[in-house]
Amino acid sequence: MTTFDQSKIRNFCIIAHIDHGKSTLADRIIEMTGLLTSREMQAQVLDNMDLERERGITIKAQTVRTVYKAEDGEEYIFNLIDTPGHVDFNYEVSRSLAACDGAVLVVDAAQGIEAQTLANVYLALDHDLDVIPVINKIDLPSAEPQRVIDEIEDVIGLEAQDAPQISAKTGLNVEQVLEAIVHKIPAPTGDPKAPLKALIFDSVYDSYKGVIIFCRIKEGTVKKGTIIQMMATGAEEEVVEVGYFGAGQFIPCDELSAGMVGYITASIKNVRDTRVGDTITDRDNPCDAPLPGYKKVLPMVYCGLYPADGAKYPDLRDALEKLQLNDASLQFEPETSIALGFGFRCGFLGLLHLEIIQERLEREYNLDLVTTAPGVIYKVYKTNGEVIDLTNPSNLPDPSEIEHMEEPFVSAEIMVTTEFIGSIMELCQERRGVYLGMEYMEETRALLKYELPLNEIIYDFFDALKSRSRGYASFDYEMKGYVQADLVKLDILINKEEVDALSFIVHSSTAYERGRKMCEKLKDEIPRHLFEIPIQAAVGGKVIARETVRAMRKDVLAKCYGGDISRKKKLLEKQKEGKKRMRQVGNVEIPQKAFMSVLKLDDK
Ligand SMILES: Nc1nc2c(ncn2[C@@H]2O[C@H](COP(=O)(O)OP(=O)(O)OP(=O)(O)O)[C@@H](O)[C@H]2O)c(=O)[nH]1
Repeated sequence: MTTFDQSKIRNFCIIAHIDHGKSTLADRIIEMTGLLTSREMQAQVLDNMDLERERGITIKAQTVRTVYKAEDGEEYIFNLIDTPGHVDFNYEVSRSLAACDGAVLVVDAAQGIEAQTLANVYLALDHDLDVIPVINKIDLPSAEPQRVIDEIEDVIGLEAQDAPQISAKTGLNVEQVLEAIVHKIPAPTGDPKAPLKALIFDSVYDSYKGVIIFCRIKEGTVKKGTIIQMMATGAEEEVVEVGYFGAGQFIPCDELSAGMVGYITASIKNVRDTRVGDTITDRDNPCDAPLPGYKKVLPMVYCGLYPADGAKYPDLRDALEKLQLNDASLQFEPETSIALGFGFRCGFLGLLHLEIIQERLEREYNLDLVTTAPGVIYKVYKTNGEVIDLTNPSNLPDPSEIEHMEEPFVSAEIMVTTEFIGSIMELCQERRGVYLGMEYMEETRALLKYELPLNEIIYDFFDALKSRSRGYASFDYEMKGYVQADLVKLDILINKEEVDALSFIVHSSTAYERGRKMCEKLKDEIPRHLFEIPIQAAVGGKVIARETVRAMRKDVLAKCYGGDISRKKKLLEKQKEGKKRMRQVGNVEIPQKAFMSVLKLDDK
């Protein structure tokens, strides 16, 4: 029932710069195609679907199968594979692309090519995908489809004169995209009788089914009862169910064979066993070599996460463990801070990943968190030959033990309209960027190439870029490697006491500037106390900046003339609430948000 003619399968993804209409086009494609082939309509699949519905499984799958009845009268199976849209998840993007045979490139007719358009196209071409350009948003009055078509040809070198000109929003000309998918994206190949070789491009944890693996079968066939083996992690398990995902439902089928995209469940308990990029094979009839490109993704950014209320520490640990079930790239280990108490040092793929996790902890698990400044991983070469991966500034060895240090660098491409080139170059300069070159895309736009320290872009680079180009710049980067740098630890002392959670690593050339700004920020954040509070920034014990919070008597009852006791009580209650959001360091109370103030130091 379920083996399909390979020539009728199309595995593809949609790539685009953010906001160019990727999701809207995907929705339109799903709307305009059907869920089942006419053959399947008569099968029992529908019963299974109802079962799924009853169990209420609602996982947003990364791939959707639909059926398109083409103009040639044939039915084609479309597997639309979702690709994450952010550099933090670049590796996942590359694995999703490796599962496709072609890509639909959406370009906004009013905006033209942007930094991520290029980055995505190059990734797709690296994977030998056929790329179909599509011009979207032609309904907009500012649309200039012909200009964008010429730009695609000039800049990317893709034939685009007959690119569909569509409005994903209204549905105009979207059927041309469907026909282009049929005619321009090649059908998959692979031998269904060969030993199993399947690429994992995503996996999610479901409390009922266990881990659900999304994969592309490159060779062979997998079905219920097959003992599968993950070639990199070594995990083995018997397949419980195979199927595909359509219209919000998991639809089981008999088998998945070469060329198909679908899911496998096998009572696996943890996504760490089913790493994206790994190859699945049949334990009893294994393939000779895994698919190329597997890589264990490692966190790039670390920060401390602390419960605002110390008693919630076990809850935070439970929540992190639950999130980790579904997110193999999230790492955490317990740490203690003198200022913040018990918490965790957590590793993330990037700042967006950090924000997502932080938001989920706060919303889904109802936790109030204090986050310390995120930092990158430095390599510390010690005089005794040891090399440390430093994820927490507090663990920096004594300077006398350090031979030298290295910091991670990225190569970045920034697309900007010519009028803002000056201010963007200035920004990159301030962030210790190394200028590599510039290409003019057309008269009005240029692509700037820089190498930048990761540490300088993880905080607020993107915001700074947007504000200095009035929103006209776009940006993309990839990791390049480690470079030796003159780095120092900047300590913050409040009322002469070092606050460990505020320490961070900076380049020595920016230490003074950063220290000064930190002190200024903290001065605004820390309320007046009954005594004067010096705020100092120091490097290696030497104070390099100072501010003072002047003394004041804070009498919350001062406003209450007369004796309204209930009002007085209310004010005292309020003060108590406020105190909860404070951290006691020595005899100074520091508001929690002060710990985040290190993040927003760009004041232009
Ligand atoms: N006028 C017009 N607006 C569109 C069209 N297609 C998408 N949009 C709008 O553009 C915005 C971005 O569309 P999305 O589909 O969310 O873009 P995306 O590329 O998926 O963006 P991310 O999910 O953020 O990566 C939305 O407000 C859409 O309604 C179109 O054809 N015409």
